[in-house]
Amino acid sequence: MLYVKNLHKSYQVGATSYEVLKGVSLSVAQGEFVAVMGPSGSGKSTLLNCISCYIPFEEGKITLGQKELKGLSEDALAHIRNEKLGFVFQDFMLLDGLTVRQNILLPAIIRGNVGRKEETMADRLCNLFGIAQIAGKYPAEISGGERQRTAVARALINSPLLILADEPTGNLDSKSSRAVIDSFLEAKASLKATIFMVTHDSFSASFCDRVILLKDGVVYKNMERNSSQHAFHDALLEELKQMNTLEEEEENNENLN
Ligand SMILES: Nc1ncnc2c1ncn2[C@@H]1O[C@H](COP(=O)(O)OP(=O)(O)OP(=O)(O)O)[C@@H](O)[C@H]1O
Repeated sequence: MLYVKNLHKSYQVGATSYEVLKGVSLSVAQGEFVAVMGPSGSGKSTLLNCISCYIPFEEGKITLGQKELKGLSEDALAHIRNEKLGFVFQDFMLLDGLTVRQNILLPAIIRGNVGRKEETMADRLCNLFGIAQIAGKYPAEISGGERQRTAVARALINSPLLILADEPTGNLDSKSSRAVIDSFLEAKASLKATIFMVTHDSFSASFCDRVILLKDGVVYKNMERNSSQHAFHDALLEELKQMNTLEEEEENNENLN
């Protein structure tokens, strides 16, 4: 469904070019719920932004539902963003002047396409995520968890190929975080949604089918969940600890040299 092959991305700062992604390769299958974790600065948001068609990359290949992104025009990329991708951001990005239901319908409104099908889908999503009773309320009148569930519903309104989530639980307490993860699990189970989530939160990641660990701009490890969520969480914590220790050792060695 999503293929990333040998992706390279550099940022130009003044006269210097910094390579952030140094040959990332990964794939995500239809219906999979995948998390990307890694130390700060390892390139997680950069990777997400490349897949989101927001920033160009120099080398490599990204294929989304058989369509290769490189070389597409701005219009074609905007079309993919609107029609093929659903976004969930850390700070919700709900519009204060619209109700929950109107916010959910927003991508369809932008697409100029709100008919019976979209209205029915909005109702289905409200029921699925337990927000039907607050559908007429405004974002300021609902809790953080409800706002985020609204954001997940909005990401699903156009039935996207892929949902991209950037730290969706970053601003939430553990109860609200769990509600968001449950929404993703519900979307996966009921709508066969495919979800690609960048997170620092190992607890949230432990509910995923797979966790990709990024380090220094490359995939360091792919961890498949083939045990209970609890056991997977323990395994993740252990792996992250080892990765951080390794990083500290590498930094110390660099300082010595
Ligand atoms: N627009 C930019 N111009 C220059 N450098 C950038 C730009 N965006 C990011 N960087 C640098 O690229 C590196 C990777 O950034 P990125 O945001 O992808 O990391 P991250 O893994 O998402 O980090 P975090 O976990 O802290 O959010 C960092 O060193 C960052 O300072």
